Amino acid sequence: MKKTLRIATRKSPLAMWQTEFVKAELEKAHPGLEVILLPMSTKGDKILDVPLAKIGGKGLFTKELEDRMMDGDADIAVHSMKDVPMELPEGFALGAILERHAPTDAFVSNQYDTFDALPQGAILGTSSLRRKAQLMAIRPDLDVRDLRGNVGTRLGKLDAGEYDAIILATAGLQRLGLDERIRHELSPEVCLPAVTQGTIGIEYFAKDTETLEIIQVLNHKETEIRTTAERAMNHHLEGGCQVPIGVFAELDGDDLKMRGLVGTLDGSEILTASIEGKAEQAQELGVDLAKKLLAQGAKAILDEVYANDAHNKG
Ligand SMILES: NCc1[nH]cc(CCC(=O)O)c1CC(=O)O
Repeated sequence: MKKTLRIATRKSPLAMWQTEFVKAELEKAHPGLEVILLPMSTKGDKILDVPLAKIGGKGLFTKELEDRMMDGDADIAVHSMKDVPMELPEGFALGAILERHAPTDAFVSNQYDTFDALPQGAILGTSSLRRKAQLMAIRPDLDVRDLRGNVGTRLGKLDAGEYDAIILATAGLQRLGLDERIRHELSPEVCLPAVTQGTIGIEYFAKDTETLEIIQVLNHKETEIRTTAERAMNHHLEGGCQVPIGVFAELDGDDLKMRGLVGTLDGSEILTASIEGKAEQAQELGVDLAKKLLAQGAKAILDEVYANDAHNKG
């Protein structure tokens, strides 16, 4: 077995937390293994003045890490699965899907205890089309404004008074020890999560079986099944992470239940569907759920989103 494993990672505090977490888990599982971190910036980290949905391109947060692996400088890359495109570049594969952390979105505000307590016309910060569509569907009066940057930057903008409240992934706040900023979690009924939100995944070269042997001990079977189901739905809808699509799969023993959602950008129309089946059909259930949404008219909604910007499929 290899004695050293090199990990390519983004260098934002959240990405570094996630990679340090993977490093610690690998060292626990393989005493004597040396794990080295190679932090770097990606296109998604560098372009901060443009709404994410407008930058577009596949692998906004993953390509530079894959390039380091291609160059032979890194063995694996650690990602938030939410940021991983539905199709990986030729030769790459996912070697381990870690146990999911909180999948929900969190309501964060210095003045208001709950989302429902926001006054008429309140300014809500989020750069996620999915969050915007769902929250405007309930509260069309809200003034939803774009909010980019890493978690710390976004909280700083809230504290500077630019927004009345912001929405962030619960998992990101918890990992950074910022639980006390969470006023409450939005239930999936209010805001269906993004595909695989809260899940960390490890990418490797599919032919590098020696590396796979090291990382696969971190794979969490239940999370892998939920990930398969959710990514199958998004893939069939041709959705990247920058589309108003929500999906949430839950596993109870062998029973898989999932819900999916597609919305217009202003929340004026929200399509939802659900499906149930067995864990071993995860892939098919995801595809069938996407078909249900397409049958309700999801294609027209998504075509319009894509037409607004030709590049936001990423
Ligand atoms: N797009 C950025 C991103 N990618 C993953 C997370 C959260 C952590 C996770 O989903 O595992 C975040 C931050 C956020 O949405 O607030």
